[in-house]
Amino acid sequence: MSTVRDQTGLAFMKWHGAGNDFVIFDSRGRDAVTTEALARRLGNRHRGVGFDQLAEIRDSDTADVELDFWNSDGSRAGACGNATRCVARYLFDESGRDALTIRTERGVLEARLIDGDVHVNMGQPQTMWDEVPLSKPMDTEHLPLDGDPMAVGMGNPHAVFFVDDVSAVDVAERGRAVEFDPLFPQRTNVEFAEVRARDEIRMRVWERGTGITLACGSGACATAVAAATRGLTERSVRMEVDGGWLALDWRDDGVWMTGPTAHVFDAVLTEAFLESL
Ligand SMILES: N[C@@H](CCC[C@H](N)C(=O)O)C(=O)O
Repeated sequence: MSTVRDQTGLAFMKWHGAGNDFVIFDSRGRDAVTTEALARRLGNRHRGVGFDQLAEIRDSDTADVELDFWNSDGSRAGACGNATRCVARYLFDESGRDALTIRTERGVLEARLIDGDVHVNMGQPQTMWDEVPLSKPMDTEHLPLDGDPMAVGMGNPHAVFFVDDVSAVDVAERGRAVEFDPLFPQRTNVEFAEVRARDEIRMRVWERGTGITLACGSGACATAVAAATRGLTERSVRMEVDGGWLALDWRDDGVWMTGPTAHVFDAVLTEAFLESL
């Protein structure tokens, strides 16, 4: 019997940020529990719990905590902005602190609690073709695809399309096609953005490894960066996503994001479920 799979099963939390929903394991002080098989089964909304991403909190020597992310198809994600905000909220509530650091695959991110809102610095965008990554050298500001998207890395790949009417886009059909386009050796997240004003964007998203979601934090950051780079907006914008609103501010030290977080419930995976994997 492992230290985490005891007779009471495996505890987890369910959170969401603007409708982007997460299963979160707090694995501080114990071995990590997530495997690809666990993520894939748990991510199934009929045979598991259902989530857009699974996040596992771990001890860190170089930050307050470390965070690992999985998509619902069992693949790993290098970044997840909304889960990072939810975990920061959980840790702020637990500790009473108002600043902390979180190590993710792309480095140490800073989170701050300001007037009750959680702000996370998602770092500087990656704009070189091999950072995104793309399959060969090219201009990341204008990819050779219908719709003239821009590629932006936020620790994970994004392709941002600007459209006149986002409600008219078939996000599932176009998103799936772009996710698997050979331009993206690690597949990609896909955002469709309608610029409403110099400080406001409406965005819908197709997430790599998950599909349509109600929000995507790193996708919101990538969209804000693409819009500002193309001169369509200022560097500080409000963004309406299907699940609510996010605020993005691309500063000299990185892209800061804030938005809502909600702790939905706590529960325990049964031994029978864990044994069936
Ligand atoms: N929902 C996330 C992004 C999730 C990761 C993505 N599907 C990937 O594979 O890169 C967010 O809030 O950033």
